[in-house]
Amino acid sequence: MAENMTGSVEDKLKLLSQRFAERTGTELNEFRHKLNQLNSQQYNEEILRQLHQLLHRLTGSAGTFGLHEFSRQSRVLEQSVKEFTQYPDQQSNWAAICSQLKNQVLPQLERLHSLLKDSPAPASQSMVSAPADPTGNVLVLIEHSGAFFGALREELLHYGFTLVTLENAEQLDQSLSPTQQSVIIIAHETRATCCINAKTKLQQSVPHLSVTVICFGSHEDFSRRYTLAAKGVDGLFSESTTAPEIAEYLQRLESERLQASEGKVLIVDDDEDLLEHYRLTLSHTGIQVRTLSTPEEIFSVLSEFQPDILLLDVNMGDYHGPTLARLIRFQPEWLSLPIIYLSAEQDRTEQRKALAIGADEFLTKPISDIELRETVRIRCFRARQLSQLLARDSLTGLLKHSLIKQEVGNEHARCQRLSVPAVVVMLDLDHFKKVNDSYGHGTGDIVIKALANLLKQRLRKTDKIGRYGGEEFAVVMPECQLTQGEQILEEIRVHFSGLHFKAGSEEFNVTLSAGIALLNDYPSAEAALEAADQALYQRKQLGRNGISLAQTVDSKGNPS
Ligand SMILES: Nc1nc2c(ncn2[C@@H]2O[C@H](COP(=O)(O)OP(=O)(O)OP(=O)(O)O)[C@@H](O)[C@H]2O)c(=O)[nH]1
Repeated sequence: MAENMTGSVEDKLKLLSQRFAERTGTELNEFRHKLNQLNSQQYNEEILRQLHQLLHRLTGSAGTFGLHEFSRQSRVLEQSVKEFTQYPDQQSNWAAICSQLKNQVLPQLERLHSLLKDSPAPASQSMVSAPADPTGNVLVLIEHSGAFFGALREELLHYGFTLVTLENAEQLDQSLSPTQQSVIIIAHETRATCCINAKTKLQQSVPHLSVTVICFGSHEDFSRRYTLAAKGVDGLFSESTTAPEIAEYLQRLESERLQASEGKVLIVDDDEDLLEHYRLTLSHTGIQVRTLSTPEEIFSVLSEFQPDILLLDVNMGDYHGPTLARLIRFQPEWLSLPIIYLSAEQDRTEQRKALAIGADEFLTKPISDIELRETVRIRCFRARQLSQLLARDSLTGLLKHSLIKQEVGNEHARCQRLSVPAVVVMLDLDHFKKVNDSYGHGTGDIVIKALANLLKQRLRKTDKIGRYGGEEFAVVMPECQLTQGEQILEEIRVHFSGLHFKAGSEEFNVTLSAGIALLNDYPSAEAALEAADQALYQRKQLGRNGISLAQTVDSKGNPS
């Protein structure tokens, strides 16, 4: 459906809204016809259920397509129809129900229909323009006399930040390119108000821009710090904070900002137009979206897509969202997946009941585009933070053993499915026991962290790095041939051996050895890991400080 649409996202959303109005018009017409045909002698329980379902669905979806008054009126009518469905003895009261359906509900359905026709063409809600350069980040230093400012500027330049120095925050808007994604203003606390004013002005003119204000000052006074936080200052450093500490903080801010627009969401809803609307609205802001209009495929999509969160419609024809949530929780790997219900249900008791069955939040339809975007963005961000905390090794920040093994498995499956090359690497520090014995465990930890940082810095964002054991690391490099992998690892080996470590007055170097295997050459991820490990072992035997390629084996297990 979406593939046939051309033009901008706004045009596509408008087209979806028009399609929704047309489809709804037809559905309402059909129902008016059914009500007209009702026979007061012939009990028809099904029609009440269908009518309630239709109104419930329209209440939820109309607002998303910009038909707010229609959604409100539909909700009122839905409530009346719900009361009929709860009549104590429907069958014996059927003649009375029929008469009310014809005399009260039918005219209201007609009014609803005319509302549809009279509504102006719905516009999409405040579409944020797509980021031109999602990684762009600039630091703006507002000049201040004193040694701290000058030294900070020099140090930050070493780290490779894009730096602008201004005398005054008011000049900020003239110094930025229109595609700029993020600005971090660093100023003395005496300039806080003027920086916050500049931030407000900037965000009004460039809505997608992330602006952070960080101040430095010399005091520790609680109430003064509280005042700065109340003004909107995002961070405060004392003048004794070192440049590496500030650089680390800025890098963390940047990686959190990037993470905030990197979510993955799976949406399950039986309304295909609504799904397409959600997909367009979210993917436009950088969130990866998968949609399913029926849940039968949900487990394979969950495994393959690995979403951060799941948005689940509550009423989907034959399927019930809370039952699906319970089913998903049958599998331990999805126990902590955040599930958010999407429903027009406003009854708090019903919402609580649904939440009790394995979900985390309830979003009440109609959901505005802004609410959808913000909820999904925040939820994905929190889910990622939490899973990082669980998945990452605390010393190095790399993936833990079980997680990197899982990544090797995922990549192996992808290689087999798409016939793309990928390599797996086992990497180990040489004579590391000697480092610990000679310089102490603390210094050993610094060496392990240095290698982890070097790997993070030099490998691609798409490569997965894990701490496999104490001083052993595993890396998966997708879309990579064996020779390419060997070349990259060789550069890493050379750079690592060039690092100078200090322990008291002593300086020393450490080397590493690695074994590499092409995932495609092995029937399973385990076999490829084993082959890379064997190659590493061989390298150690041959004299360390080098890279060895794994031998490939034929179907009988013989070297080929
Ligand atoms: N500092 C520190 N040492 C660790 C950590 N985990 C494991 N180690 C040490 O790593 C060393 C590994 O020693 P071995 O397995 O003998 O290997 P090696 O000395 O590197 O020798 P080769 O691998 O053969 O070159 C042991 O001394 C472990 O105590 C850690 O988290 N921090």
